[in-house]
Amino acid sequence: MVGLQRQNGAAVDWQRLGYVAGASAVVVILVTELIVLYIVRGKAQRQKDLPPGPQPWPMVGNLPALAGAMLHQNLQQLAAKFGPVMYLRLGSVPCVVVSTAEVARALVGASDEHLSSRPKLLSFSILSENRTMGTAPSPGKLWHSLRKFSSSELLSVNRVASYEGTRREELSNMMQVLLETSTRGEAINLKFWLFQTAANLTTRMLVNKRIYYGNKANSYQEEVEKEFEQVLKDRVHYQSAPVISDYVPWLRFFSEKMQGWRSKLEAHRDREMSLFGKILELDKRRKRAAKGEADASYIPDFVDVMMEAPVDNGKVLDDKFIIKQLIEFFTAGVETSSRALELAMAELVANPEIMKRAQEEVDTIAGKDRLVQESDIPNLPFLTAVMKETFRMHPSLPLGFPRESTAPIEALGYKIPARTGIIFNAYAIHRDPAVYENPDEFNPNRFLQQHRNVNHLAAFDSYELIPFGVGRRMCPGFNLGNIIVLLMLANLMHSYDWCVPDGGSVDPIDAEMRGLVLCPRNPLILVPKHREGVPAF
Ligand code: HEM
Repeated sequence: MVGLQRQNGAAVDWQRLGYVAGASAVVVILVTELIVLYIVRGKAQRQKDLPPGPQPWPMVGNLPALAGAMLHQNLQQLAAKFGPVMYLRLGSVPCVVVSTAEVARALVGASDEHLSSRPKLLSFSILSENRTMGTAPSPGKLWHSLRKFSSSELLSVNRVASYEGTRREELSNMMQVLLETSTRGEAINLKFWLFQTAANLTTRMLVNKRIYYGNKANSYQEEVEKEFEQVLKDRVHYQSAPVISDYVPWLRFFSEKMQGWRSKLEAHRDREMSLFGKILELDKRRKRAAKGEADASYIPDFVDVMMEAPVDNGKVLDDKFIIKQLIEFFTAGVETSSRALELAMAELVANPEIMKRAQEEVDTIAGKDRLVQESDIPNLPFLTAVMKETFRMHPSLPLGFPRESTAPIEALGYKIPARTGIIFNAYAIHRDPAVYENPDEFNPNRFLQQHRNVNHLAAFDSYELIPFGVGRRMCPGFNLGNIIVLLMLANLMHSYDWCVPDGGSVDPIDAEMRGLVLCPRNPLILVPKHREGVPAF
């Protein structure tokens, strides 16, 4: 064997050692050269009409400043130094970070159509073909028709209202599961119950199926339950995978092959396609539709309608794409709403006087002999303010969903080039001291007084509260998401008192980004105590 000798009984691979020494020398020379470049040429390279920002390092740009789970806070701190419109370089990709409502309003007002594209990330192309509603680069024909179709068939105010009975049934079902825990006097990891309930509310609407059956699940259902949870958790991770070649394209071979991102993403795609293939049962639906009148008792659901809709340039969508679009809806709806609820509950437990006031309001409106219904929500201004305050302090997607400009934009005295990443830092926007007094304090009252007109459901209006994003790419599921969180929160308040086991306390401020989603760092473990006289389901 070439270059292999024995020394004191140990094998020495001289050829390998030679490679290592050579590679180390190259790295040292490269790093030295880069530091020199950084010092000598750094500021000189900067275009004058770009927004201000920290000096980028060669090759990696400002990526090192953004590493870690507190990315939203790192960007907020950088913005405090460089201003509300800040220019960064992520590898070789230029990026503008927006950190105040005023700047967001000016940019969207000046150029919404040029800010409404998504970048072509490796994860988007493998998991979603860069074609689903959330990942389509520019709002083209398919995007428009998918958005129109899902709004009219699923997400419009009227459609969402038409599923009220389904949500009531599903919520009551999951409240029974909660009662079993509370009767045993046990503490509960609230995250799981919230995730499972949000999942059932969503899947019942989309595919007329529940995923979680509590103690009644058979072994097949248990398997689906576990897989559903894991697949959605992994989807959040993989969708925002830190693939270095998305930012430094010439490192494609290294990140896709050597780090294995391509094969990891493909493996995840195959896993989620297999699970959702089983859940959606498109072939079975097709056979049922072919039988026509014979199965008159069957009521078509959203997926049946989607399979027949000519949304792809006059043609129906292919099966694989339908599954991918549905996976996007499930992830977008379930992860965001359950995490927002977890943080709302954490804030309420940490602020017992606010919890008490919310309970009093709910008692006054719903009485003590029925569950809270959706028709009660307009009469629950304090609870609505609690939810707005949670969205303000803990937006589920603190940095929104990736955006990219499609044309040069001139605004606020700067020139932002085409193909620049745009980050709306909702976390920083929501904690701007120039807008919100004591922004780090949980104070729902602000949305009943000074900020009572702020409407977080408006795409082109209330930029000071943007949990659902802004402009034409704003979340299309905002009605549904808003109803789900308010309905669940109202009933959790109404039917239970909540406390931390063993007299402990909750620190809701302790939240970090996992993928793009904001999550409490520690699981929220609470003891539910059923409130006397109030129905539990
Ligand atoms: C509390 C619940 C929810 C929150 C906080 C939330 C938040 C968001 C945010 C911040 C965006 C990015 C918008 C932008 O780029 O400006 C988004 C996009 C999206 N959301 Fe939601 N969402 C929620 C519920 C839902 C639901 C229930 C669905 C559907 C079932 C949904 C489907 C989508 C889709 C498809 C997109 C991509 C839209 C596009 O690119 O055109 N979301 N959501």
